[in-house]
Amino acid sequence: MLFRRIFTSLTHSNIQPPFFSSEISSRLAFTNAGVRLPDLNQFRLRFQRAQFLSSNCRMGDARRPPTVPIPPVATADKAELFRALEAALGSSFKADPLSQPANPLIIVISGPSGVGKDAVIKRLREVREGIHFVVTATSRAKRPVEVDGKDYYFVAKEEFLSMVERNELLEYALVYGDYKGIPKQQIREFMSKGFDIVLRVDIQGAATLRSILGNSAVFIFLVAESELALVQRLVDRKTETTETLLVRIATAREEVKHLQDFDYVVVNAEGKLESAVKLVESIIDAEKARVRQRSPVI
Ligand SMILES: Nc1ncnc2c1ncn2[C@@H]1O[C@H](COP(=O)(O)OP(=O)(O)OP(=O)(O)O)[C@@H](O)[C@H]1O
Repeated sequence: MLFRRIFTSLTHSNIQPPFFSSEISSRLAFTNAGVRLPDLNQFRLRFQRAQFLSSNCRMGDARRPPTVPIPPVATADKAELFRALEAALGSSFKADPLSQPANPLIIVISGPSGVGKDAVIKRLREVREGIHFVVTATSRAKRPVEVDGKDYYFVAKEEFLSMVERNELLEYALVYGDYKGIPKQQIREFMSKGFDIVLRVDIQGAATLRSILGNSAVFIFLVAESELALVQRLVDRKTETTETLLVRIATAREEVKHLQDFDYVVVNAEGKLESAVKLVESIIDAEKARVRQRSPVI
């Protein structure tokens, strides 16, 4: 196996050790099916006697290079074996990572009202490090369970419109009579620290973000397992009046039609929050392993 490797390496490299004669080279002809190996037995003895050039010397150099015989793999001292292999290959083995660190991601999580966006993101933050959830600014009144600066930045309508004027928001929209917008500064700050960014937006916001960020961000659409399950969840949440309930359900019916504009769909089924969060994590992991990384610029 070692011989096979070395022969293959040598035929790919510029190294021409003395024993590596035209006789051998001609036997190492390449075919479409791959490398055709020479009769190794025939050359084994010559190979074992062969002396390789060290990395900083070339054939024809007046100063003869130090020679390093390759010890048998089964019994060799590892350091000695590595030195010999490096000398044979003409350069030392590098410990540098073979892939670049992944870029920070912008992950846009969207879906109909009541599908569980907040619940999924809350759990994701508990189980995964290195994620910054961007706190959205809103002119909506705070619900009793919500915390200012954690769930949203609750601001007066006038203040929100001033932020728009100062171009401080990546996107904003009027949702059910209230403004919601994403502060740019938070994204810049945390991306520069290497954090992945999670944005929670409604479908309308996701469409706007897609037009701004294109494919530089990852778009995830969260759905319930059925419309019935979604209605059940909204009713159980006890935050809706009859009117807002009707609007949210009618809107949800329209929103599902926008599924095609997203990169991934995640089902957040009743009692299966953990599975939904795991799938979101898997998507993030897969995105981190992409050869062509997304490169968002805000
Ligand atoms: N997998 C699940 N199983 C059961 N209940 C869930 C699940 N996911 C979320 N819920 C519950 O459903 C309700 C709605 O969830 P949540 O508030 O997270 O939805 P949302 O998409 O953020 O809604 P909105 O857009 O209106 O703010 C909450 O009471 C939440 O605890």
